[in-house]
Amino acid sequence: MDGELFPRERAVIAPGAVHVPDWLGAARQRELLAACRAWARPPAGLRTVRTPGGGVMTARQVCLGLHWYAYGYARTAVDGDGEPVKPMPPWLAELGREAVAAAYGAPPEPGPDTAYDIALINFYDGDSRMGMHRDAEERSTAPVVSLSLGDTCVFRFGNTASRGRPYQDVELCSGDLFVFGGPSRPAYHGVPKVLPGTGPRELGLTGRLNITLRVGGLG
Ligand SMILES: O=C(O)CCC(=O)C(=O)O
Ligand SMILES: [Fe+2]
Repeated sequence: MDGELFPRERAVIAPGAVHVPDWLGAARQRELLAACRAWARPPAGLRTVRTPGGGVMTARQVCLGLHWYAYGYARTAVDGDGEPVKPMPPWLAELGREAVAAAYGAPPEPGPDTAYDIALINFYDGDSRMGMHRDAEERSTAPVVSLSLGDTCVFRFGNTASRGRPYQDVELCSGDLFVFGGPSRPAYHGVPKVLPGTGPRELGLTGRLNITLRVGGLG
């Protein structure tokens, strides 16, 4: 972000969990936002996610490649309009590989079932947040790639044993990359707070978007 007193630097938050500030330049952020707006439209567009316990997630979501629901993956928007999920574009899968290379200094191992084939896009407005959870519906152990656009949030990165402490709070700003793999892949994480009005004005987004890229390993 412009106007920082000190440049924010790449930080290893836990083994396999790396924060790369400002990974996406302004042009890339604009392109990604335009793509998210198109994906959010029906069919199989942005929806409110309900949990089996009767809860409602405050962040609304759209999926690509496979449709995530609480708690599994499907080929159609089973908890939405029932339409087929939109495909994962090859350029977004490639961005996932580039992100892993940027975070770890080496590209992911090639091989079967290593392509980023799922994207979950969460839109946070008002006081949307996300409780502590693990990304556990994938069968692959490939790192999760997280890209943020718009308002800054507090991203809470915890441990693999419980939702509680120890955890670290990291501010994710527009354009930031966060990758969690290896021993950190099963770590609990969440978004306790979004800071309204903190996104880059020229992006033209009210609220926050987060895109996670995942390898399903679901054949
Ligand atoms: O919004 C974020 O930064 C995290 C999103 C997340 O944890 C998820 O989609 O599973
Ligand atoms: Fe998650």
